[in-house]
Order: sequence, then C-alpha cells, then structure tokens
Amino acid sequence: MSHGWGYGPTNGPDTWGADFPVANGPRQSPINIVPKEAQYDSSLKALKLRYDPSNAKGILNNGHSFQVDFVDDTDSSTLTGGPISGTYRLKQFHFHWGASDDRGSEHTVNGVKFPCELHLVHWNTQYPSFGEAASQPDGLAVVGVFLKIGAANPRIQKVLDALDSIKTKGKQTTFTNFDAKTLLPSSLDYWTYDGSLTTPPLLESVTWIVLKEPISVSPAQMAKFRSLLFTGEGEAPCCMVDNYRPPQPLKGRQLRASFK
Ligand SMILES: CNS(=O)(=O)c1c(F)c(F)c(SCCO)c(F)c1F
Ligand SMILES: [Zn+2]
Repeated sequence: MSHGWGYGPTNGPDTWGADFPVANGPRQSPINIVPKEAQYDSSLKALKLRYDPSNAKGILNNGHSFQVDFVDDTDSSTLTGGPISGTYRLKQFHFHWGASDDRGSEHTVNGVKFPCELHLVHWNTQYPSFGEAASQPDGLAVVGVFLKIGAANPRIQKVLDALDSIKTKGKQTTFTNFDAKTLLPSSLDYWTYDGSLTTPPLLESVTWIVLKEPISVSPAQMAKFRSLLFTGEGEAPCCMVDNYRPPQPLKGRQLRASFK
C-alpha cells in the first residue's frame, strides 16, 4: 500500500511528482525571493485584512502541520485590496518549521531560510466553496509571514499553549476568540507572485502575498512547535519538524513588490 505524502526520505517533496505531476508545473511554490529582482508596482493596493476573532473555531494536528480553522460561511473575516480583486475569506492558518533554527521556512530571501513561516489561507468568494476555489487559478490567496529568532512573541503564545492538546495526528480541540491579525508585523509591505499550494495536491491556484517584515519567535517557542508529532497516537513517534517544501523554479514568473 502506498503511504501518503510527507516530508521524510521516502515520501518527501522530491517524491511528490509521482502522484502529483503538477509538482513540475509552471507556477509552483515556494520560491526564493530576490528583492533586487522584484519589480515595484505602484498600482498594487494596500492589504486590507479584517478578521473577526469570534470566527476562530478549532485547532487540528493534520499530520503535516497544525492549523487553526475559522468559520468561513460569511464575509466576517476577509482579505481585500493588495494584488487581488474581490473578497477572499480566511479559512485557516498554519505554519511550516525546521528541526533547528537554520531552516524551516518555505520561501527564502536571497537564499536565506527563516526558522518558521506562517501561512494565512483565504479563498475567493467568487466561487461557492474553498474546494471549488482551490481548483481555480485565482481561487486562493495566502499571506506568508516569516518568523525570526528573537524575543518571545506573546501573540503566538495562545496558539502554542494549545499544542499540548493536539500532540498527535488527527487530534483537535476547540480554539475560539482569536484575532489572527495580531500575528501580523507592523508593516504590511509585501512581495506577490502567482504560485501554488506548497503541499499536495500542489494546485496552481494561489496568489502569494509574502510580507517583507518578519515577526519574532523565541527558541523556547520554537521548541513548542517541535514538540508536535507527525504520527498518530500509538504509532512509533516521529517529531513534526522540517515540514517545508524547498524553493521551486521561477519559470519566468514576475515577482512584484508593493514597496520601493
Ligand atoms: C500554503 N501552504 S500549504 O500549501 O501548505 C496549504 C495548506 F497546508 C493547507 F492546509 C491549505 S487548506 C487545505 C484544506 O484545509 C492550503 F490552502 C494551503 F495552501
Ligand atoms: Zn503552508
């Protein structure tokens, strides 16, 4: 029986193309961001993120990362402006991280890896559902935020405190009254490009919006991320670390910047 995709030596990113041929497509993510090669675009609008804390509903260990899920049946938590047109609803956020502080982010900047990267996933309400939107070229918009080692970040602590309850694959618990906007840095300057999901099915449906300014995370907080397991209860434990896809070929795509 073929085992599912993952990040190990036998099911990691280099093997995904066998089951998901789009892995070698023209607009795959992540990418290495080279700021000097980004084109400043004065027509890019400011990001407008309006999140309602009461939309937070749960936190889940999905066996690849953990995600905080939001109620998305109304336009109460949305992304507008920026490079997108129309209204995109917040569906969930999750992270990617490394086994040590020298790696973990999916996007890199001038080849530099950050220890962690946050993804806030939104879907285009032009389509009837997330699932429908995920198969459309303009269906999703993911805001990426780098985390760099520094002072403990009080704004991620509530998320980290919930991880003890979802240590193993499939575990979930309620997670309410959380304002995802508090996870954002003070500057909303961003790079943007057309890309994909960074996990199978690697659908080429994501407008990427990667913020220039990182937020901080302490070494102790990084240890909390690394306390999770890829594996389910009762299985031989495998630490949830290095759950990132490496940068993919740009293949002629344009990278734009909202700032000079
Ligand atoms: C951007 N990061 S990603 O590709 O890893 C990613 C992810 F992990 C998700 F879980 C979801 S939502 C799937 C249904 O919940 C998503 F849209 C993504 F783009
Ligand atoms: Zn992600």
